[in-house]
Amino acid sequence: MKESNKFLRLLAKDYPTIGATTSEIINLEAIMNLPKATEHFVSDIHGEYDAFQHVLRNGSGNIKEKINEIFGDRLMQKEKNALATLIYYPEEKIKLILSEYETENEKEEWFRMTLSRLIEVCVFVASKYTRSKVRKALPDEFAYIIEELLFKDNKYANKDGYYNEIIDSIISLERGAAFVTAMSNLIQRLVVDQLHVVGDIYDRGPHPDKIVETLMQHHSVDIQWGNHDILWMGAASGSAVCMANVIRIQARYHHLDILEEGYGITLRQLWNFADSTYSTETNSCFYPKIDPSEPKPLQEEMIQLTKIHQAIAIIQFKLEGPIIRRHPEFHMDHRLLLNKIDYEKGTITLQGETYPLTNTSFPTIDPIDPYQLTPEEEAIVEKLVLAFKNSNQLQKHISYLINNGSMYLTHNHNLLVHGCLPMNPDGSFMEMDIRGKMVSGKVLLDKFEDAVRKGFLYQQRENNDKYLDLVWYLWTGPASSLFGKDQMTTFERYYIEDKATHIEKKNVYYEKRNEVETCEKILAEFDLDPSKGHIINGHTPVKEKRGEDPIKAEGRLIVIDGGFSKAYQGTTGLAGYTLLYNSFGMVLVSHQPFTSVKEAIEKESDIVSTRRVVDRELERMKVRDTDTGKKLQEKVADLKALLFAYRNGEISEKIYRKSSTYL
Ligand SMILES: O=P(O)(O)OC[C@H]1O[C@](O)(COP(=O)(O)O)[C@@H](O)[C@@H]1O
Ligand SMILES: [Mn+2]
Repeated sequence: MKESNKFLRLLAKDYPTIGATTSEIINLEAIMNLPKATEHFVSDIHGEYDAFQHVLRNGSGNIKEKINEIFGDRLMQKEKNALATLIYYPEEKIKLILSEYETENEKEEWFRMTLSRLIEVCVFVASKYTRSKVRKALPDEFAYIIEELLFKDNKYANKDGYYNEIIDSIISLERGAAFVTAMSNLIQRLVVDQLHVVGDIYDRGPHPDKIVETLMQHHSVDIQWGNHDILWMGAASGSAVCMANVIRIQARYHHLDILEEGYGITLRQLWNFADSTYSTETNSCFYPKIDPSEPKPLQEEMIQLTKIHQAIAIIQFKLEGPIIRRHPEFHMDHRLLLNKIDYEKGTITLQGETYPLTNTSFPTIDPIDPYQLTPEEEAIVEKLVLAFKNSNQLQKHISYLINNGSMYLTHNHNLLVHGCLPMNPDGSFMEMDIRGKMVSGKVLLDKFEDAVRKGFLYQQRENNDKYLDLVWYLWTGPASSLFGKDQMTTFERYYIEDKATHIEKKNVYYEKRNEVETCEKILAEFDLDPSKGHIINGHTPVKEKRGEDPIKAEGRLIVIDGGFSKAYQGTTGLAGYTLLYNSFGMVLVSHQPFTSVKEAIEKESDIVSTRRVVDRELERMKVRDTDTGKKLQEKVADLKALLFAYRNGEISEKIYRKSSTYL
């Protein structure tokens, strides 16, 4: 049998008749003619769960925009704000509103009015999708009712009465609040079809674990790993050096509770060791960074935090040594610093220059062999590595990142990558030796991804280091697409006052990405159409305050790291960018700092500030023009081939007639 016939016969199982085949073709053609669904891009969330939730709930201002479009002058701005807040935070807002009414009548009236407004919004946002897609999104309890309400037609004269009756019975059965909540969640769900997280969910902020939980509940997410995510992925895979970095950053930002409470990893031994090993004098460089809006820790707690921070930083520096030494191809010898310290004088010599150290207490370092862990440090590291590997919750979250994430993503003509494509000054892609082979560009990123996946998958194997070393490299190495700087000057930032030593020089990519030519070259490297595609980056906070533009190379590249991270809002002057890509084009949204959920609900304040059009489509984009459209077109071509085979008798239809004999 011919190969193509074999394939068509298989397809014929699903479409056994000419009728079934043609109706599927018509169905697919109809889907391809729908407007392209909305994509939502966010990045560098850095544990800021509340701000992230808000942006997610309001669809980066998309819900407000729909409300404005639908109600125009029919509602006052105040009413529109109230409706928007209700959709973002239905449960909390309903309680607040109902507490203001005194009689049951007033409450019922509010439910009736609100439900009719919600239905209007829902009908509008659902109109972009097929019925079957909307049906799949419906909450079980109210699926039938919502479907009736959404797809009401005016065929029957008494339909209005019928709908009012549905609404009345929902209210009289005291399911009003549940129904308003379900409708609000459905609107949130329909307003954004696909969420892209362009990296750095973890570190600095208080609740990365809750962000991952939220993403896990989301209907459709992809993640492009960031350097901070990679650190946690390495730690969960059993990399001691990644783990030491993770703990150090949690100590630095006073969020060790994420490990101890969120992930059930006990740090008791490390606390005890730090307490008995390090003194409290001249330790200011290890003071934790405390978010000023959080309560300040007590003096005693500050001392403990400072000591554990120092203890784990030293362990990290020690663990880096052997990896750098066993990988000359990493070209990271300049990061071997512990052997450049004069432990008697308390100085360090870097590139011929000698600097005093701000802290000269190194009780665990043997100057002859400074990278050697003490037996106590070694025992602690070993136990902690096991604790990370055995934390169910952490393994669950990291598996999710592995399964739903990648080093980069090409989607609907765009390339999404957290950091950069490492380049040489002449514009060629930087090469790196991966197990004896020089690779660059897309192939390099594919190799990196392979190492991350294998490192996680083979965490029980003995010699997993060959993968895990590369995972650590992704955090801090010069040719890492997630980092893209010549060095990470962590040691210098703690120990040397002279700021010149803190400089981390960015890869030339970060200049070249301003040029159209570079962006087109990169898009072509990833088999994308350079005339249509965009590159979306996170990672480098855009200092809009200082006049930096997040839209580069005439709109070919957009950087969306505006600083969800509170620690960086001082530099960016903003609280983050998000990007929306709908059938009309791309819109960049900048957000003002988010204060609190309470304020958002009570004052109905939104953090969206400005929306800038990056690209406007000349013609409204349809599903046909997307990656899904491409697949659907292929399927239509196959179905047409099947139809042809039915018609010319190559394959016969399977028509099941009902038996005419009575038993
Ligand atoms: O702000 P901190 O905690 O001092 O961290 C600074 C370090 O973070 C990095 O910027 C990496 O983190 P980002 O990916 O968020 O930029 C390093 O380059 C730098 O050394
Ligand atoms: Mn980053």
